Amino acid sequence: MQYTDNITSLKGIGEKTAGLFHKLNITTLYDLITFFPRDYEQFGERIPVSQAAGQEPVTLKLTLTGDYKYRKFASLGVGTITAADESGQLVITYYNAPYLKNTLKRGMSYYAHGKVRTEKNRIQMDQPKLYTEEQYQTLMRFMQPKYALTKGLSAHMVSKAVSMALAGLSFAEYLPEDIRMEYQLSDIGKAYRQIHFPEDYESLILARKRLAFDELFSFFMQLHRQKEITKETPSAFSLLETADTGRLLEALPYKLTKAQMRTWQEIKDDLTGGIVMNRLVQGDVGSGKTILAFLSLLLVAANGCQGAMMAPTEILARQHYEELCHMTEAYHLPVKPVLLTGSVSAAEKKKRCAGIEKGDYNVVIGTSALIQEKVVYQKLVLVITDEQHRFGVRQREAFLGKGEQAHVLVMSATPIPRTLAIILYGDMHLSLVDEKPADRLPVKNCVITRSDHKKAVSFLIKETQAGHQAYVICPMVEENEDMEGVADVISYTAALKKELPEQIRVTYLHGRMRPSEKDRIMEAYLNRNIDVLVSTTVIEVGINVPNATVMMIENAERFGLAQLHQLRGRIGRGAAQSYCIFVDGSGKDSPSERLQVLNKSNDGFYIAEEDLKMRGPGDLFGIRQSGIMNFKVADIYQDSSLLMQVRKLVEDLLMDDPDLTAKEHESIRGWLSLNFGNLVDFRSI
Ligand SMILES: Nc1ncnc2c1ncn2[C@@H]1O[C@H](COP(=O)(O)OP(=O)(O)OP(=O)(O)O)[C@@H](O)[C@H]1O
Repeated sequence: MQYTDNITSLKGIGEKTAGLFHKLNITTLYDLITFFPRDYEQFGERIPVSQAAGQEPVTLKLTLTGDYKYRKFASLGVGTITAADESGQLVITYYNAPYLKNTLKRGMSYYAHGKVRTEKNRIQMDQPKLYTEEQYQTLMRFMQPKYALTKGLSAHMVSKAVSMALAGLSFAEYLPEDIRMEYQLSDIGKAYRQIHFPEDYESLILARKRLAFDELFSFFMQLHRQKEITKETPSAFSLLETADTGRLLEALPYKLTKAQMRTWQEIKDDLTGGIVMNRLVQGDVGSGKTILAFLSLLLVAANGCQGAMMAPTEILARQHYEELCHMTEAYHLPVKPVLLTGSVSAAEKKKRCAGIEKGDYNVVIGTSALIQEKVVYQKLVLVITDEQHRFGVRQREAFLGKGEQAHVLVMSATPIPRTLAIILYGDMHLSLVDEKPADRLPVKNCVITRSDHKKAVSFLIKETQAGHQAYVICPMVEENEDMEGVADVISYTAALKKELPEQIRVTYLHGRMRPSEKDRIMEAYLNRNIDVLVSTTVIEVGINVPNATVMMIENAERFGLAQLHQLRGRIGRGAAQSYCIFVDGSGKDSPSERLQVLNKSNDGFYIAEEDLKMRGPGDLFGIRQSGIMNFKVADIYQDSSLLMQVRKLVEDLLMDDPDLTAKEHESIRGWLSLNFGNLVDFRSI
């Protein structure tokens, strides 16, 4: 039997059953044995009926004391039979199972497994599974796997198929003995057997560790190979540094921070170095990444080529576009920018696309409209994605495909914990903008409960009357009966208007508004025609209004810490002191511990680490939805130290033997070729 054999080679799996397995993406025996259980069931010792009622499933040893009675109520058939042990009796119920009349007979004994409840003083057991003594003894010896099934495919069918595959395959160990010893890894065949049918908890842990190791090992091997490829790809465009970028830097009303200067130098070296750039610029909120993107676009434009920048929201794209237009005009830059977003009319879009194709524009800024098939670039040399992880995998691939080996610059304001950064951006060079402009004062924070609402509003009035602006964030757009106690933008605005003096101008903003309406409001806020903006998290990413100095976040307990930090990043962007008020709306007397993390720190990296610890990686930054965490067993939080160890091991191995040609590494090479197809394609992350 081979890993690559079709599952139909197993006895009892015909075309029809194979079709059901296909629904779970299982075609080969390898797919089958890597279809890991989602949980396990431990069958324990049996207990007496008198102690059985409760939430957990239990096992009872019962003798049937009556006959099976079957009655129909409309379309529901209900079958009951009485049973007892030495401590008491109960009634067993099955639904729509008339045929059990022939099997369940008075006097028979079974081990019954299921949940027991008490109803009107009667003890009831619904649809228990029945086993003979011998069957139950076998079950008790192993933890039983639970699989994520599909209709028509039972747990028993999957377990049986897995057992057959495990028995038929010969698992050749590919890891050299010294590595297995060093990392205390069990044998590969044993690991597969024990992950499906563990003898006990310890064996399961060991199996899991071995399989997580294998997954991470393949991942880093592939990552390393990709890094090598990226490192060596020569760029088809030779760009030269022109005087324009220096001129812009001279003309700006501020001097770049040291971190900005260092990053700009790194980008410049990449762009003019003859090799395709693949760089991630990571900087905390408000650290000044946009100007670095503009300098890069300017360099490309000054070389007669095109650059494009994709932002995750319409508002943000427009903001970047307007800022670039402003700079182009003010400093006479050789830039011809164009905006391409979903809300541009079809006729106008056609016109702009024609201009892009002809080369009338050399900088294109937009949302995902930039990568629609119709857009053809004349000479796209640089692609910049802002807040990359918000884009879907396919979108990013399409964007890259628009240019021929274009330089890639990714800007991220999300401070990503180290382990996660390695997974997400392991193949990229990293620039850290780890310094904020010198004129910034750290945001002052406080966490309050709703009982302090009046005080918070007085503060809002004081700040707005001093000429500053404020944001109030609510989790919901409009009132919802099912979400009592959760603030919504629409009712909150109405209530706030009543609380504030008339001259303070309050407006709301949310994601369900028309794009043109959202733009109009943002524009008005930017131009100081609105004092308080009540909004959902649509303003979370990138919006830059330096005059806004207060943010009040209602129901802060409902947001993740990293997201709250992003929201708070909308203030503290100018020279004035800013304040963030987190309102814990959970109704508890004192605010939650979790929010104190934000109270204590303004450091995005620290907050992201804390968030990761509290929530696990899958919930962070919507990564689960975007399909980035494709590991089946490994968990980058739980296995973070293993992850670091494996990364080091792979680096050392490849340093000594880059092509894995040494005799002792032959088996690793063979195994990797089997696995690469199943791994995360990190180029597309
Ligand atoms: N070196 C600097 N000195 C002073 N102000 C600066 C400096 N660099 C950028 N700025 C200004 O700081 C503000 C924030 O910059 P920018 O919008 O680029 O932040 P960002 O890093 O993109 O943050 P976010 O990810 O939160 O959007 C802008 O108004 C920008 O003009």
